[in-house]
Amino acid sequence: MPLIVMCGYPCCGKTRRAEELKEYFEQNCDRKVFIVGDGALDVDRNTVYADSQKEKNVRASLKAEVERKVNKDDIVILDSLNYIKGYRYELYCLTKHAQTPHCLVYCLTSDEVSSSWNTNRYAAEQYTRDIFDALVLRFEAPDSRNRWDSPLFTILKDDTLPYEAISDALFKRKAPPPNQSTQSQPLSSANFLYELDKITQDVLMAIFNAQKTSVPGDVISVPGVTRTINMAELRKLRRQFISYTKTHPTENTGHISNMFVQYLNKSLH
Ligand SMILES: Nc1ncnc2c1ncn2[C@@H]1O[C@H](COP(=O)(O)OP(=O)(O)OP(=O)(O)O)[C@@H](O)[C@H]1O
Repeated sequence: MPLIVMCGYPCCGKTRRAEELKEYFEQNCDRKVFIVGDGALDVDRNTVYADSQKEKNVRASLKAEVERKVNKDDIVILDSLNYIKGYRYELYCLTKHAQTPHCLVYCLTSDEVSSSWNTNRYAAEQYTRDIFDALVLRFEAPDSRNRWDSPLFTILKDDTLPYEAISDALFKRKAPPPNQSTQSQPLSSANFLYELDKITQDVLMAIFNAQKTSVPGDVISVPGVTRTINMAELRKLRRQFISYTKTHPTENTGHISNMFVQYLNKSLH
C-alpha cells in the first residue's frame, strides 16, 4: 500500500538503501515489496538526462508504474533521482488519491562523495561528468515543511536506516515521533546536514593530521587532549555529535566547528 520515494544526488546510494528497506520489510512484515526504478526501463541514463523530453517520458513511465503497483497490501519503493519538487508533489497527489501513506528517504551526500562513487563504478553504470554536474545543479532538495516531502528521513552515508520510524510513518499512519530524521531543517540553511557532515569531517582530519607531528601532551586543535586518539574514537564522537546536532540544529553553520571542538573537549576529559 504505502509508497517510499527515494531521493538524492546521482550515485548517492539510493538503490543500496532501497534494497536495505526491501529486505527489512520482507523480513519484518508479511508484505510484498516492489522496487520501481529506471534500471528496469532499459534506458541509457546519460541519453535520458541529456534530453528533457526523454527525461519527462521516463518520469511519466515511472509514475505510471507506481500507480499500477500501489495497492492495498504491497509496499512500493520508487528508486529514482526524484529531484524535481513538482514531480514529488505529483507523487504525493497520487498517494493521496490512492489514500495511502507515503514518505521520503533522502540519501544526503556531498557532490564530491557521489562523484567519487560514480567514478569507481563500472563504466556502463557511470554518469558522464557533464550529466552528473548538470543533475547536481538541477537538484531541488526536499524540505520537510512541504507536505509532499514529509515525513522526510534524511540519511547520511554512514547512518543506519531508521527502519522502525519509517515503518511507523507508513503503517501507523501518524507522523513519526520527532527524532533526528524528522526534524525540520533550519530555516536559514537548506544545506545544513551537508555542512554539518563536512565541517565535522574537516575538524576530525585536522586533529588526526596534527597528531602525526605532535607528541602526547602537545596542545593541538583540541585543547587538553594529552593522549593520542585513534580514528575510530574520533569517528565515534563525530557520529554522536552529528546525531545530537541534527536534533538541535544551529542556524549559523559557522558555529559547527567550535561546537564540535567543544564537544570533543568535553567527551575526551
Ligand atoms: N553508503 C555508502 N557507502 C559507500 N559506498 C556507497 C554507499 N552507498 C552507495 N555506495 C556506492 O555508490 C555506488 C552507487 O550506489 P547506488 O547504485 O546505490 O547509488 P544510486 O544513487 O542508486 O545511483 P543512481 O543515481 O545511478 O541510481 C555503488 O557502487 C556503491 O558501492
